[in-house]
Amino acid sequence: MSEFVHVERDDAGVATVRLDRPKANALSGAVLAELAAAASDLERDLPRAVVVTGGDRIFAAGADIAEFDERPVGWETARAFHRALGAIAALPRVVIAAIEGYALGGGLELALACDLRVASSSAKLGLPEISLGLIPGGGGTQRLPRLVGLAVAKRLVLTGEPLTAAEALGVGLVDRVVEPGQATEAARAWAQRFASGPLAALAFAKVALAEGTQGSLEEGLALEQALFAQVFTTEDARIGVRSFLTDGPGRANFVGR
Ligand SMILES: CCCCCCCCCCCCC[C@H](O)CC(=O)SCCNC(=O)CCNC(=O)[C@H](O)C(C)(C)COP(=O)(O)OP(=O)(O)OC[C@H]1O[C@@H](n2cnc3c(N)ncnc32)[C@H](O)[C@@H]1OP(=O)(O)O
Repeated sequence: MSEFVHVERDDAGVATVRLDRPKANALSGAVLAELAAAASDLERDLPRAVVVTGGDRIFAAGADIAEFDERPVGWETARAFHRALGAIAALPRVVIAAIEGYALGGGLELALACDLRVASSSAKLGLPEISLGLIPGGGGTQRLPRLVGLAVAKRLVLTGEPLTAAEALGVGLVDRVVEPGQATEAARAWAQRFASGPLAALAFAKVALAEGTQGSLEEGLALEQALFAQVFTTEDARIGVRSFLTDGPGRANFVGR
């Protein structure tokens, strides 16, 4: 029974993972363990899309600093955090973070492990670890520069200063900005569109984008070619092509087959 991480599934096949640990959704060892269990549950019983959300005022304030005080973070704990976030990032489904309020440190690193981010206009996103005499330890120095570029990532990591939602939108850290209190609803609505989409093609696209950009251009193009050939063999491709030829663009029904 999870105390801090709750997973709800709706009729459209969207699973919502909600962090709920007073007072700041600080990511304690217990939260990490429940986050990892939730990721395993999603891997075992794949939804059609995923939303990750936090509190109304704080999405997640990062790792639990009080736990840091109790004992320095060991290599194994840091690896556990990486494994949990890596499992979320590797899900063959679109994962959308819904951010209200602060997404700081490990909280932003959790949002960076998602594919897309919806933030309320009052949200603040940053990596303040440097102010603690630390550096980001949950992938922030790796996923952030790959998303927004080295210059912006350097500024966030070295200054520890957060971006507003509007600034985050401007640099590509956030994909949509909505009114305060609307982030989860907007993320769910967006997720439902992906849930009714071509799940195989979406999964192949995630692999091409994540793995194809790790090596040389030639290696990435070779991976894309292999995945392009594979996606052609899927039922989704047959439905999508047939639908265009008979009904025109954007009419394919990938769910009700
Ligand atoms: C998944 C992790 C598992 C954990 C196990 C070990 C770690 C895993 C291995 C490596 C992972 C590294 C992850 C990451 O790279 C490292 C970090 O995240 S370091 C933490 C970075 N975050 C911060 O520095 C933010 C700190 N908080 C704030 O700046 C502010 O609280 C706020 C979020 C801007 C909100 O401000 P306010 O609205 O004014 O609210 P308060 O400040 O009064 O906070 C309310 C209440 O919550 C407590 N609190 C807030 N943040 C944390 C926190 N990160 N850890 C612990 N407690 C926190 C705060 O003390 C208040 O408590 P109260 O005083 O009311 O008792």
